[in-house]
Amino acid sequence: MTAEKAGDGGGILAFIQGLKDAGLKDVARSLLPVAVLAVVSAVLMVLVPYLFSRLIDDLADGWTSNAAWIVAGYALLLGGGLVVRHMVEYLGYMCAERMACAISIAFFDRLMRKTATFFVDNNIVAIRQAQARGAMAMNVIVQLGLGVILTGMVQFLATLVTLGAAVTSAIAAIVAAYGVVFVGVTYLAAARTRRSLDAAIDADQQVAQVFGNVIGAVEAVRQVGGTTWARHHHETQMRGLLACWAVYCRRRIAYASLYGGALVVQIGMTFALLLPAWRAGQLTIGDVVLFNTLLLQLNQPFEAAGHAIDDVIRSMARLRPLLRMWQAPEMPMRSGAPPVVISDGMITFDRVGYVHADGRGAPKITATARRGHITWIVGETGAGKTTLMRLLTKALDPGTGRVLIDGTDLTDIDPDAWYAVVGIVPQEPVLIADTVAMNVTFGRIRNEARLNAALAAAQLQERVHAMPAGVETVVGERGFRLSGGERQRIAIARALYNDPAILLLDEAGSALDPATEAGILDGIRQLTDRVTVIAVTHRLGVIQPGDAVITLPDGVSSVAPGPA
Ligand SMILES: Nc1ncnc2c1ncn2[C@@H]1O[C@H](COP(=O)(O)OP(=O)(O)OP(=O)(O)O)[C@@H](O)[C@H]1O
Repeated sequence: MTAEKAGDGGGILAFIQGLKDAGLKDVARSLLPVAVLAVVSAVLMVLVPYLFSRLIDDLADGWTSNAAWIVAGYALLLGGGLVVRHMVEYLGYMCAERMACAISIAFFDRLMRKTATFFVDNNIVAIRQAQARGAMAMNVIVQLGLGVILTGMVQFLATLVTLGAAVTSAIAAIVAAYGVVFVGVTYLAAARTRRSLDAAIDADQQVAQVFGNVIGAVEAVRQVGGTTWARHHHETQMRGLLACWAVYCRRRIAYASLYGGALVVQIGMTFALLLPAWRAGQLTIGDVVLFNTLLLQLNQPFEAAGHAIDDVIRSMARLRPLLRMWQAPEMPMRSGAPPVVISDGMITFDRVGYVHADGRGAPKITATARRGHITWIVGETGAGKTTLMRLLTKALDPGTGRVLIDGTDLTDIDPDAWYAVVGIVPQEPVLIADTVAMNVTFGRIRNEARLNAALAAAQLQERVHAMPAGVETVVGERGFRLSGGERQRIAIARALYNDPAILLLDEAGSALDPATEAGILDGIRQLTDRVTVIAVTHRLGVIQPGDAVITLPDGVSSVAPGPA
C-alpha cells in the first residue's frame, strides 16, 4: 500500500509535468481570474447578511436616512452576488473543460509513444475508460477546488472576522473549531475508507477490460454459444463492483454520526454563550439574527467543503488508472535524431534472442539478411519467428545480442527514423474504419501515383477500382467489409507506399490464394536490388532458388536449394 501510494505521488508529479508540457500553464493562468471571482463571491455571501443585520438594527431604532442606502446596497449586493456565483460556476466549468481537453491531448500523445507491451496489457475500452474517468476527475477537482473549497474557506474566514467583531471572539473560536473538526473528520473518513475506494476503482477498471475483450470478440463468443457465459461473467463483475461500492458507502455512513455529534456540540456551546450576552444587553437582536444567519450559512460551506474534499479524494482515486497508464514505459524517442541512411541494407542478427515473461520467445540467432533475394524466416509454430520480427520492428528490444543495420545497433536508432525507412506487414493486418486510401496512406502525405503503384504491387488495383467509391470506399470497422486477403493486401500496399529500404513481411500471404501470393512476391522480388526483404512463412513452396533461409531455432542462414 505504501509503495503504491508513493508510486501514485510520483505518478501525479509526472502527470503534472506532462500537463505542463502539454500547455497546461495557459489553463492554470486562466484559473486565476476565476479564483479571484470565487473570493469575491465568498466575501459577498458574508457581507450581504451583515448589511441586513445592520438594517434590522437601524429599523429597530426607527427609520433613519441610512436605511434607504442600506436597502439599496443590500439589494445590489444580493443580485451582484448571484451573478458572481454563476460566473464562478461557469468560468470554472470552462477552465475544467479546457483542462480535460489538455489531458486528453497529452494522454493521446503519450499513447502514441507507449511500448507494444502496453497494448498487450490494456485493451482500448480500458484505456478509453481510464482517460475519460481521469479527465472527469480533474474536472471535478478544478470545479470543486474553485467553487466550493476556495469559496468555502474564504467564506469561513470572512464569517469568522464578522462574527469576531459583531459577536464574541469565543463564539468565533467555537465555530472555527467546528470547522476544523468537520473537515478533519471528512479527511479521516476518506483516508480510512481509501482502501475500499481503491478496490472499487480497480474493480471498475477490470470491468472495462473484460467488457472490451468480450465486445471485441463478440462474433466469436456468439458462434461458440458463449453469450450466456459472457453475460454471466459481465454481471458477476458488475455485482462485484457494486459490492465494492456498498462496502465503501457503508463505511462512509458510519462516520456520519461524528458529523452529527460535532454539530450538536457546536450549537449547544455557541448558544450557551450567546443568549446570556443578549440577556445582559451586550448583544442586539440584530446581532442574534446575524449570528443565526451566519451560523446556518456557515454549516453549508462546511458541509459542502466536506463533500468537496471527499469528492476530490474520490476523484484522485479515479485518476489512478490514468496515472498508471500515464507512467507506463514509452519507446525511447530521440528528439531531433538524424534520419537513418541505409547504404548496403545489410541486417545482421548478432546472437539476438528474446525471452518473454513465460520463458518462451526467440532463440539466440546469428544470421545476415542482404539485398538481392528474399530472406525467409521459417520454423515450426511457436519457434519465435514473430518475436524475431518484433525485434526488427522495435516493438521489443533484444534480451541478448544485437540487431545491426549496416553496422549500426538498431537499439540506437530512433523509432520514428527507423519507421521512415522500413515497411512492415504484420501477421494480422490492422485496418481502421476509413477509406481504402486512408488505410494505405495512414496519415502520410497522399500521393495518387504512389497510392496506385502500392495498390498495384499488392495486386489490389483492379479490385479497388471495381469498388463503389474506388479508393474512397469505406472499409468498415477493422476493415471487416473486406475479405481477409483484401485486408492483407491493403497492409502490403501500406508497407510499400513509402518506398521502403527494408521490407518486413510476417506471413503476409497467409490469407491469399497461391496465385495472388506468387504475383505479389514476384513484384517484391523485383524490388530486392534496392530493398532488403525479410519474410516469415509457413509455406515453404514460396521459397525460390537463391533465397536465403533462417530456420528457427537453429538460426542458420542458408541458400535454399529450390522450391519444396
Ligand atoms: N507477449 C508474449 N508474452 C509471453 N509469451 C509470448 C508473447 N508473445 C509470444 N510469446 C510466446 O513466445 C513463443 C514464440 O512466439 P512467436 O509468436 O514468436 O512464434 P512464431 O514462431 O511466430 O509462431 P507462429 O508460427 O505460430 O506464428 C510462443 O510460445 C508464444 O507463446
